[in-house]
Amino acid sequence: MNASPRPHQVTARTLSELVSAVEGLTALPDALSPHAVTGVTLDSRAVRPGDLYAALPGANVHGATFAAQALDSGAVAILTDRAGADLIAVAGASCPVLLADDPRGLLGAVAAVIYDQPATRLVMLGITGTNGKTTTAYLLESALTQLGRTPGLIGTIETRIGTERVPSVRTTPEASDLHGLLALMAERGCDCCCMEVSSHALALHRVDGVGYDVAIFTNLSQDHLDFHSDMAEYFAAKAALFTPERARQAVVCIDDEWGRRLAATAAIPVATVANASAEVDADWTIEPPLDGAGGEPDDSGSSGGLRLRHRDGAQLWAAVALPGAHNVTNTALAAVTLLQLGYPPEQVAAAFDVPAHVPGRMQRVQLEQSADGLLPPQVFVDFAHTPEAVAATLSALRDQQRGRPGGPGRPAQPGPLVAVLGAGGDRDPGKRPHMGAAAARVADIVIVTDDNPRHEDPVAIRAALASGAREVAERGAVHDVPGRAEAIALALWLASGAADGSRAAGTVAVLGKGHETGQTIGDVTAPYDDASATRRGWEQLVPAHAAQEHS
Ligand SMILES: CC(=O)N[C@H]1[C@@H](OP(=O)(O)OP(=O)(O)OC[C@H]2O[C@@H](n3ccc(=O)[nH]c3=O)[C@H](O)[C@@H]2O)O[C@H](CO)[C@@H](O)[C@@H]1O[C@H](C)C(=O)N[C@@H](C)C(=O)N[C@H](CCC(=O)O)C(=O)O
Ligand SMILES: Nc1ncnc2c1ncn2[C@@H]1O[C@H](COP(=O)(O)OP(=O)(O)OP(=O)(O)O)[C@@H](O)[C@H]1O
Ligand SMILES: N[C@H](CCC[C@H](N)C(=O)O)C(=O)O
Repeated sequence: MNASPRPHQVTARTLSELVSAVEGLTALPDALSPHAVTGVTLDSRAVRPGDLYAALPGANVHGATFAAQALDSGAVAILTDRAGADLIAVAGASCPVLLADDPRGLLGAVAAVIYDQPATRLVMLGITGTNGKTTTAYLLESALTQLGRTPGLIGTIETRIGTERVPSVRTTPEASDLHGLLALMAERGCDCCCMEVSSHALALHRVDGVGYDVAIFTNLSQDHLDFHSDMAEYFAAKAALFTPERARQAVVCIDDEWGRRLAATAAIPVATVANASAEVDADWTIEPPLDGAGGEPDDSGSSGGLRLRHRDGAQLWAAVALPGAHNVTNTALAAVTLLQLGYPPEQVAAAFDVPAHVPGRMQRVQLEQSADGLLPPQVFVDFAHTPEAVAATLSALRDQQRGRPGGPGRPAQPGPLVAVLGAGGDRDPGKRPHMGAAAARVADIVIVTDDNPRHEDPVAIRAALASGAREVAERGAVHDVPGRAEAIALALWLASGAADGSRAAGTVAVLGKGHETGQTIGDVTAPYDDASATRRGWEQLVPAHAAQEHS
């Protein structure tokens, strides 16, 4: 397992100090020994000497089951609930025990004390929403760097602490790891942190003990209804970030109804942002792109520029390096966040001149033209794994295709737009037919395939995607292809063009896995990534095509 990095300079805290600092924490008799803690974790496998081990009740097992392992690894005390204390007593383990009715609910406060309130040493930016968290975090990180700051970053792909990059296990780390990471960032000279805050994190107390300088809301649409009972509960989890206990001010996109509800009810100051097309009254309006600038990606992938207008008439122009109208919105949210932090508009605009790179989001995979005249399609790997994201990404690519015909060296009609689409197992099953339908509404050809099946039957997942796609009246072909590499190979073939002009090359969107470097089947994750599978698929297609031509 990946142990989260920790700070090196930690002041030891006695158990009495912890008990007096955190309300709701008590100590079992004789627990207030002179022992002092220098770290904290909720995973017995990550315990370091001097740690407090938080033995939490879970959906699968009680963490107190692993008390002996934690003590063997050097834990000096255990934080748990009454059931955990009983398990420890029955097992005959002897150690100081700190008790709480809901230990997960106190873990953030405890970790903040142990690591000396690290969030107060950084300007904290927290981004939540169904889609766009990662992208907005990277955009902010890049812009803050241009503004001379030293940002850390925490999110789905990785944690960045100075030059160190640690692959992520989850979007938002558990509270015990989070405070350690923030302390390490401060220790290494970071002065701010751009982080994604998932709804799981808010519901599971992962960001407790962190106060955000700005909380940012991108949008809300269907996802995670395996964890949240319905959209209202999902929204309520996100809305918890926009309270005085957690954030000083907010930047909220009000393109959707959830954003409008959030802006209307948040008890902190809110700056609202909306696209002009949403026809709502926002503090900052994203104006439609001028001819040839903004919204529609060009061949290089750039979206051109962003025009923001404040209700008082002030304007801001900024470059948008990432393709698609959704990335214009993400850039606008990042820009308004910087304005809210007090940066002058000219500096904010200039901060976006250097393009940010977000791995696995509209990532172009370059393929070579074959000697025998097979033209490669344009291929984009993207992390779209919700209906809205599938629609946003494919629409951006369709817009790009529409902009392509007739240009120098371009065919009058582009080839087909082919979507390769899977959905993860052990995740919201209700979103699958909607993802299939979203793809079929835009793409000419939909190929449903496997994502991370985890513990589910991949045949059933694909069937759910395909059923949604087939319900779309105006649609093209829908193929069901087991095996992601096989599905990509078929897509490449269907979207390839012929150099003699008899067939134009099209576009392939490989959706759902983005930056991921493995595929999880059951409990096993095997190395896999879409970009490599695409290159391999093309390399194999070219000789196969040549053999066919010459046979
Ligand atoms: C629903 C959920 O998020 N559950 C998390 C929760 O699980 P749990 O409380 O049921 O834990 P459990 O498996 O019963 O184990 C109980 C305790 O024993 C401990 N343990 C367990 C085994 C062991 O050997 N030693 C040990 O100490 C565990 O650390 C845990 O504290 O606590 C565990 C310990 O940290 C997490 O691994 C687990 O995340 C699961 C695996 C997960 O996949 N979560 C995903 C869905 C998630 O959080 N996703 C969001 C992304 C959302 C987005 O896309 O926007 C995220 O922020 O990543
Ligand atoms: N503002 C947006 N509106 C709609 N779709 C978006 C937006 N931003 C990104 N997307 C789509 O969502 C996908 C995921 O984007 P991103 O990784 O930035 O979101 P995320 O919220 O971090 O997702 P996750 O939490 O699941 O990792 C992108 O690949 C793109 O298809
Ligand atoms: N953070 C998201 C990522 C989904 C990515 C997709 N490839 C999958 O495995 O479902 C989740 O855990 O639901």
